[in-house]
Amino acid sequence: MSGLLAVEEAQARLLALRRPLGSENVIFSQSLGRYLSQDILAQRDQPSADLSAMDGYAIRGADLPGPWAVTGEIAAGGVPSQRVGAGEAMRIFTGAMLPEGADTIVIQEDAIIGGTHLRLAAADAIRPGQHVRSRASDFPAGARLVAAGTRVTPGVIAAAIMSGAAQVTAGTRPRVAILTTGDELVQPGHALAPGQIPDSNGTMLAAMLGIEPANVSLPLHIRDDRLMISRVLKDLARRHDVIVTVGGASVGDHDHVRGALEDAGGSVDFWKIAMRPGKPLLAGRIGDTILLGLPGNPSSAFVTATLFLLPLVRHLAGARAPLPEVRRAPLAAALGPGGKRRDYLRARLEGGLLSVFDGQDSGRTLPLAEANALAIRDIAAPARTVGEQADYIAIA
Ligand SMILES: Nc1nc2c(c(=O)[nH]1)N[C@H]1C(S)=C(S)[C@@H](COP(=O)(O)OP(=O)(O)OC[C@H]3O[C@@H](n4cnc5c(N)ncnc54)[C@H](O)[C@@H]3O)O[C@H]1N2
Ligand code: MOO
Repeated sequence: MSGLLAVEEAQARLLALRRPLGSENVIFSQSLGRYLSQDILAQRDQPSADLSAMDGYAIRGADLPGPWAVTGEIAAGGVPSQRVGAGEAMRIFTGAMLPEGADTIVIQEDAIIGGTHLRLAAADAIRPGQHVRSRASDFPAGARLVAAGTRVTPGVIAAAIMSGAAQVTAGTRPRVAILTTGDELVQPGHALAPGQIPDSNGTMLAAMLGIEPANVSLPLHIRDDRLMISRVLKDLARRHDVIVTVGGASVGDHDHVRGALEDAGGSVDFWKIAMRPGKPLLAGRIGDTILLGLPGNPSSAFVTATLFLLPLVRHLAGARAPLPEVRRAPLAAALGPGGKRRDYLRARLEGGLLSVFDGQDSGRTLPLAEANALAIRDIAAPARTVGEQADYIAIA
């Protein structure tokens, strides 16, 4: 279909509209899900000395198979006050520093103790050097542990703390406004008159953004009134980095987002993408604020938010790889050929097989509750049989 932008090109153009916002120092407890704006460099060796990995006895490997005289004890947090000489052993606990001279741990299950006399239950069970965590074996001082642009996970927090850091430097959280449009929409949970439907998209989008590093304002709703929409856009643009509108993006007489954007002094960068659902997606700017106009159909809003809104927010927040990762899995059933737009099909990945749902009407919401994947079918892709591989994106 002519005049429709390819998904990749639209994504590239959207992300090029604005550079990442900036960075700030963030305490660890506030850092989850944010993007590092500086590499995490190790400020110390970890561990900073050779440590025991087990509870038992520290010995010299050269003395195997024993026996030994136990001369003292060392626990985690202590510093050994004496060395281990020939024929000597020291009682030791997990995480404790190895005494000088020792290089091997005999775990207590392999030891037979009589007073201070230690011998092995089975001599062939011990390997010289065993159960020692050597200095810097986790990481050495100066090592680059995690690269800038990486998302902070609980594991990244653990490594950053162990590196000696007191906080991280992370990208600034974009301020995002959500604006739903449509005369038929009613606040969630409120009574519906004939012709009305609940506004599910606003809260759905807020939930999708809720696990991203963004400051999301409470969703606003506005009627299909071009003047009102343009006033609200102008106002929101003063206080937000991103405005996401839902609905009113198509060609109907009541679809006002494009016109309202222009009335508000903004400009359209692109409109209409070669994807299904999501064709009427619109992107533009009002000053530095990016406006992303999502189609109103719930599945269209969900798919375009997954492919455009979340990547935009991650990009502004400093992500190195903001786009969703495309994976592959075998199909659980045959899949027909692709059409003129690339399909993002609601699907479920279970037991390693990808099942594409039968009902793909973009007006439906139930498939969104059931899907954990979007199967990707390219423009004019040939039909595929059961077991053939298909691309997909995992969704939260
Ligand atoms: N003549 C044409 N008609 C349509 C075209 C086209 O190319 N030519 N494109 C179709 C496609 S594709 C889509 S997608 C929709 C998108 O239209 P809009 O973005 O203008 O969305 P609306 O018309 O406002 O709403 C569509 C549908 O979704 C419901 N909706 C809207 N907002 C919400 C919300 N916040 N929560 C839940 N549901 C919502 C709305 O009631 C409509 O049923 O246009 C096609 N038409
Ligand atoms: O592109 Mo629309 O989003 O098919 O339903």
